Amino acid sequence: MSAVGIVAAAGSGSRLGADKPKALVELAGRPLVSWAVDTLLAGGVDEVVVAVPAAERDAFAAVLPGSVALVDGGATRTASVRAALSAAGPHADAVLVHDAARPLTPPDVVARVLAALAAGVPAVVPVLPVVDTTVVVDAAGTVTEAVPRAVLRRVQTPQGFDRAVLVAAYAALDDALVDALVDAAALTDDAAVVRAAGVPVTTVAGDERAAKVTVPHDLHLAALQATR
Ligand SMILES: Nc1ccn([C@@H]2O[C@H](COP(=O)(O)OP(=O)(O)OP(=O)(O)O)[C@@H](O)[C@H]2O)c(=O)n1
Ligand SMILES: C[C@](O)(CO)[C@H](O)COP(=O)(O)O
Repeated sequence: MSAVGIVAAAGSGSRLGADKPKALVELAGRPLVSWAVDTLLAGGVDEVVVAVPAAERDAFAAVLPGSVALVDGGATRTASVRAALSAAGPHADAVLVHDAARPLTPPDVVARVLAALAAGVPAVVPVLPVVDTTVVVDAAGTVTEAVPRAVLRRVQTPQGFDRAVLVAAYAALDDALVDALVDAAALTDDAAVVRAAGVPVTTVAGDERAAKVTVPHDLHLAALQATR
């Protein structure tokens, strides 16, 4: 089975607040995007396409190997992945979509996602259990109910898909958005895109080390892990 990796790296990182796009922020001497690309390749992906902020293409090209293809990302993560998917070669059997913002994802997670796809599932995501009590609040912040956490999972990346399934789901998404059938804001990941097309999404074990770098504290924690 051949697999192409897509790295979503076109975000600004407003919550991190760095002086450059988040994917170019360094962790132990290397930009986050470089860690993400290396993880995909080490886990068994054959080639990688990275969605980057259009204005920063040269800066990304300077830190990534020439074998990595770059495309201009969009205004949302979904738009960035859609752009990269269009640029990904049509020969691959599978597509893995990964966040540049998850630099320390162990290659084992990539391998687990690939193994599930090789076994025949159309879509698979790495997940972790929810360990805190989890509640719903109203507009005033008052707790209205507690959610049974045993059935909840935190979803990570890379998320894996049969290539034809993901391409068809993104095409259907375009149609649904034109017809206003889908709330684009609810599509926080690629699994949501295929689920909107009626595709079942299975799960494999994620890893705490695959945590997303979102706020400055996350980067401090990642720096401690990276140098251990
Ligand atoms: N238009 C966008 C927005 C996000 N992403 C990517 O999606 C991943 C997850 O998004 P997030 O962590 O929210 O990154 P940002 O959007 O950059 O962060 P923020 O919301 O704080 O600005 C990141 O690797 C980010 O680069 C992307 O490719 N294109
Ligand atoms: C794709 C993702 O990382 C899965 O957990 C997450 O949905 C990204 O959310 P963000 O708000 O774009 O950081």
